Amino acid sequence: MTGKIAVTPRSLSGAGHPVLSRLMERGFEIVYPAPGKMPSEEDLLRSIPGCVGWLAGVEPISVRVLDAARGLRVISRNGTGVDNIDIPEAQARGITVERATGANARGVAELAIGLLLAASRHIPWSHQHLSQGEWRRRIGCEVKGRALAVVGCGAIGREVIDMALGLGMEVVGYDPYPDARFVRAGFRYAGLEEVLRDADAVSFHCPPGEKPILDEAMLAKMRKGVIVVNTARAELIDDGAMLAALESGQVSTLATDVFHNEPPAASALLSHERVILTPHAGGFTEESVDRATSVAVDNLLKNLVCP
Ligand SMILES: NC(=O)C1=CN([C@@H]2O[C@H](COP(=O)(O)OP(=O)(O)OC[C@H]3O[C@@H](n4cnc5c(N)ncnc54)[C@H](O)[C@@H]3O)[C@@H](O)[C@H]2O)C=CC1
Ligand SMILES: O=C(O)C(=O)COP(=O)(O)O
Repeated sequence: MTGKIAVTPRSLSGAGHPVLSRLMERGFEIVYPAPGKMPSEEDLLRSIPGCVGWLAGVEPISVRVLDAARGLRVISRNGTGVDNIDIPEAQARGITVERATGANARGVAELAIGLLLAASRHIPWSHQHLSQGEWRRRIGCEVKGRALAVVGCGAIGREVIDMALGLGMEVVGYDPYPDARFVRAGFRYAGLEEVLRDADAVSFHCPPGEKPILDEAMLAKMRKGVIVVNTARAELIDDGAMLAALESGQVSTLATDVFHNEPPAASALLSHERVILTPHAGGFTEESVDRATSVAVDNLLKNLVCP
């Protein structure tokens, strides 16, 4: 089979990627619905009909788009989160959804640890003041010996656990499907409340559910001054409750890579001096993009080309 394949991830729709040539060698034509940016629903409604494959990013994929996607056989994410896709609705239309499991795990985990250290040593705050000629110091804390809660112990969570153990942290993880084969000295699984209640820092690595995990009630149960790192999804945290917790000092720093809308609108939370921001860059390393794109192309070909 040949035909058109849409490519929409922000990391690929600007300059493409050498691995996409494998699709062209098989006779597929590549189309970019929204070069260099996240496509809107209108961009998708205009470009997806007529495509047999879709190498997709984190853009919302609405039922309207699925309805219009006549002839589409497979949506292949070049990452791991599929919360932007209504999988049962896709499957009901005969569309297979694939994900690049674990392909960007190292990139995201390194950013999460970077954010944890940036928060514990106030690196962005120090840089901001010093670059404006102000010599100010805010006392930090060492992570060695501190308790890290890892919520979601899949591909990314496990990389974070290993790095945090290497830093001498005590790591406790929560996962609704704990893996008995994942055994590490200094790591144990526990229930969600216990994990969060006893943490000096928490790092999220799970898909979002129906409700935020960090809401007012949960934040109130946590240690005062906890550091929160979110490289997973914005929906895991109640923004209003988080702002109040930052104001009261219940949370010392929120470091987040993810937003409800990307790019996000200005808000009191995002401009708070104890909030550290990165632009959904967890998986945006040369290595993670290479691996994730390669797996996503494999997953397209697996579904579109007979062996
Ligand atoms: N910032 C970024 O650039 C990136 C962010 N992500 C986010 O990170 C998340 C994790 O990615 P991976 O580790 O690759 O996925 P994964 O599928 O390997 O692991 C996810 C883990 O979360 C667990 N889980 C499911 N519901 C949970 C809950 N309510 N509480 C705690 N754990 C729960 C699962 O059992 C699984 O072990 C993705 O869902 C995505 O939202 C993923 C890649 C890049
Ligand atoms: O893999 C994921 O779930 C991600 O969040 C990666 O996002 P990106 O493809 O780097 O925009």
